[in-house]
Amino acid sequence: MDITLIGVPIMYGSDRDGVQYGPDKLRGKGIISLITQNDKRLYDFGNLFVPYIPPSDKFVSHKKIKYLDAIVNTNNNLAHLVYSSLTSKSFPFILGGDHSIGLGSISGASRYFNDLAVIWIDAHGDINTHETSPSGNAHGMPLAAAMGIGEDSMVNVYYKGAKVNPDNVYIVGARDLDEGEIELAKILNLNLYTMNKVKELGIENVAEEILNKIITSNVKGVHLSYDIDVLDKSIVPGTGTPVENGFTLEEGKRVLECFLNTGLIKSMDFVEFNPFLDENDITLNTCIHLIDWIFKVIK
Ligand SMILES: NC(=[NH2+])NCCC[C@H](N)C(=O)O
Ligand SMILES: [Mn+2]
Ligand SMILES: [Mn+2]
Repeated sequence: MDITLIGVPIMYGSDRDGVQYGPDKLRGKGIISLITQNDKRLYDFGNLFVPYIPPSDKFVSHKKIKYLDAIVNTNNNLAHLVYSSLTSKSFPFILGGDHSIGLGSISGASRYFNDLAVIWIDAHGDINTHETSPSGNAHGMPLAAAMGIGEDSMVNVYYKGAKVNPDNVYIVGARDLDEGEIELAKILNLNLYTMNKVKELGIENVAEEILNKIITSNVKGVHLSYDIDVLDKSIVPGTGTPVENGFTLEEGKRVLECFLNTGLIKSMDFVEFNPFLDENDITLNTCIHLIDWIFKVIK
């Protein structure tokens, strides 16, 4: 199996310094050899260029979305790398950076597959728009934009219009949703598996239900977006918006395995590790453990 590694050193979507150093911190801890040890051929595309915008200019491009232009441009570039990688039959593994990059990944994957499903594993829904966001942080908006909802330039990243049909979106592990997100999930009748629901049904059953729905739809490829804050705060203190009552490390691994061992996942994000917020390398070690696991179980 061929893997394309794409680092996206961006913090504009979270507005918290440090998350842009995630890719280099993980590279420094040896993820390249972890990936290749697991019998994969790796094409390391390095880190994507992210332009410097001074904090004083964060609201220059939009008054309710911080650093909008830089986020849109970076996602546009990311989308093309993801698309190019898929075209050459190589699995894009996208390392954040904050979760605003989920938009670029989905955009690239959806151009390749047309009918794409998205599994969004996260403590959050990331389905805010500039109108519902309590923070103005774009990492709370990428999934809405990918469904065609929100600010124009975000919705039209890479190519015009929606990238994924809401029926093909699956949110897993959410336990911190904003009011507007809850409302949108209802309106769209989204496949929302909150953490409560996952704990009630069991990870395996949730995965089976999702996979069945995907297999019986006309979806051609699945993008998996893994925000490390789905894990419990105690094992990922180094993330910008940690939430309690998350997955244990074992649960975080199981959910990855259930999806990655099916062969249906064709691209993946791994986001929101912020080395500046880490405590005694707890989060770094969690990430390293998970990345090793990802390339052991992926098919
Ligand atoms: N990818 C993330 N960590 N997103 C956190 C979003 C937090 C909050 N819902 C917001 O929109 O500001
Ligand atoms: Mn997220
Ligand atoms: Mn999150």
